[in-house]
Amino acid sequence: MTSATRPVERPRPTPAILRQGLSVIWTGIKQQKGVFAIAVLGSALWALATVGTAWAIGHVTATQITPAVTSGEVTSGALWTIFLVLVGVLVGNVIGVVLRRVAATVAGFNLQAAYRKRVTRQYLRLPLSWHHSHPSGQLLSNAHADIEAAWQVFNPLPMAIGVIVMLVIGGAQMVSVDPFLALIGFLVFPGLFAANLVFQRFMSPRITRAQQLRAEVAEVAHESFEAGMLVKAMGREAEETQRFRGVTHELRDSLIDVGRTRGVFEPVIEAIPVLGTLAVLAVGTSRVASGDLVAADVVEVAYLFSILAFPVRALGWVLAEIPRSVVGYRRVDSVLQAQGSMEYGEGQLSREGAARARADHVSYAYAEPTERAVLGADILPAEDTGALDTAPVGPQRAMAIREVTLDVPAGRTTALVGPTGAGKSTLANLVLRLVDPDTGTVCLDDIDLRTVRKGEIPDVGTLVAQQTFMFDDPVRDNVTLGLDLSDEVVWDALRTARADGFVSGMPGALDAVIGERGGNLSGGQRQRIALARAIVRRPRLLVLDDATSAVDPAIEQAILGGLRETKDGMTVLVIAYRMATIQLADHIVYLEQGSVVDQGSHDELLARCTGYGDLVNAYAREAADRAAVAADEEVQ
Ligand SMILES: Nc1ncnc2c1ncn2[C@@H]1O[C@H](COP(=O)(O)OP(=O)(O)OP(=O)(O)O)[C@@H](O)[C@H]1O
Repeated sequence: MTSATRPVERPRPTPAILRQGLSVIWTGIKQQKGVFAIAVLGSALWALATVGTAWAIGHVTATQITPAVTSGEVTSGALWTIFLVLVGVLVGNVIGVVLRRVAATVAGFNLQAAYRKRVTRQYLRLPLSWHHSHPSGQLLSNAHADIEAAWQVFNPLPMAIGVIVMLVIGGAQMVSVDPFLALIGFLVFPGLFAANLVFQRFMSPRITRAQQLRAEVAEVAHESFEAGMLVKAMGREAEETQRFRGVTHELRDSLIDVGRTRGVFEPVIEAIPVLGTLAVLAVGTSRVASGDLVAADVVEVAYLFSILAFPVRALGWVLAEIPRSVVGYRRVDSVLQAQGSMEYGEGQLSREGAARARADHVSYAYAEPTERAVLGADILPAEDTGALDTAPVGPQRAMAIREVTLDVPAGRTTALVGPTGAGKSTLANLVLRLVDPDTGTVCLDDIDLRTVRKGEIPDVGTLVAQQTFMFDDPVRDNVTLGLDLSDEVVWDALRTARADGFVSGMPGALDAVIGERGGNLSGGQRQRIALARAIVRRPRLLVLDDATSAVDPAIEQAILGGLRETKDGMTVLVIAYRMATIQLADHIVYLEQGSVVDQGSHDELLARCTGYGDLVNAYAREAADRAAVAADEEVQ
């Protein structure tokens, strides 16, 4: 059971991380200048309106309310003044909040979308060899959680900037009202900020843990659904339920821990400004009594305390987000900076007739999964890195193909035969330039594949693998994959793949939706649709990597026979595991441990190659056993 979704780690804030975090933020700001400027403008307006509210309350208290209380009369003019002043600051506040929130959200999501596009484009650009060393769970995490983590900081950022404006103006306002009351503010607000930092320090690992467990619950659930058949067939329901229960309970405990920590800290944090307000009232009352201040001054400062208390926490949110943002950004950036794109030339391949493929002294080794070493681990405290995936980085590379020289003649069927792990699939990938050889050359029509233009090879050669992907779309779309082809052409391909019979029997025929991953079809039917998908492109070279394993042998024979007769001519390179398939081939290449041991016709190899003889005899015995079992079942 894998750990596909790795959560984003959250190291502790240090000056170095803070510096890197500010650099990430600056990178984001540069890319969203306009929107971010609107967010900051909105935030500044909100800040001004918020501290303006305190001023307005102080002002109307001094000029309208106190005289009204003293005289015992309220004029309509006074009421209108109070109303207009308060509505004025309120409208400013609302406009500021709307601008700040909307623009901050737009900037954050714009960045996420832009980076998702860049990462996805990069995934498509990077060669298969890069993908071999990067597990799909990591790619998913890069494209989703890491990008989200990198730019989440843009949510509280504009507010935090507004808070700075607010604190400066609020501080000046307090000093102008009364330095003694201001002194209380200068003690309370840094205290509030520090308490918030401590709170974030306690909360961060707990929230990270909860995030991680959420991902694990989702992953276990996903695996259980995916492996539903296996779980039932193996009678593992109880163990699977237990596994799910275990991780669910862990998540529950972790969330309770988050709630408990929040429950302890929040009342304390909320009490700090209340205590500050009490201190303001206590000091203020004595100063009003001594005649140094009027009541309106005390009301103004007390109100300032109440309105500044909550926004000050935004600074803490930004600081708390920064480490996560740094780690997320580094991981995303490592994908964007990844080297290893394929070089292309200007060469063109003919679109006519069957293609000839050649490999000349080709060797290929798979890269070790080096990239699994944690990206961003260098910025994590030593004790935090233990929990992360730190697969060793090894210089050894597993040789899959060694010095292979091979000729796949045009218009013929060539079979690649060999025991498991002999390198057949790797060789097939090399022939279609899904990977580049480390040494040697691979040619189509005597043109080195490295020198041809991008997009040429898929137009000429097509691979059909054993595991095929089907979209939850109609048959037609699964065959054309977006090409503008007539139904007649689609039916032709289905006929060659011997899929026309069952497709015409489906409700809607070409319009029949085949379900998620082709769930409405049998394995053999899925393989035949995949074959039709390849055939409809009229490839000059068709590579079948165990592509008919789930197809009945008689139908397989008919398909391969049909392919030989295609009118435009087609070269077929087939990785064969069945005696019948092997016998259909004009030429057979026998591989062992990445090397070509022998090649020739079936009879020639049978006569002189012991390994080949043993293998095909084993295939023949297996076929005979299967036929005997089938015959038995028929008799019963
Ligand atoms: N993505 C990969 N990363 C690392 N090593 C790999 C990878 N794919 C294949 N290999 C290794 O390369 C060697 C050749 O594998 P390949 O899949 O080409 O063999 P094969 O002959 O097609 O095997 P099979 O008949 O079982 O499909 C094997 O030793 C295999 O373990």
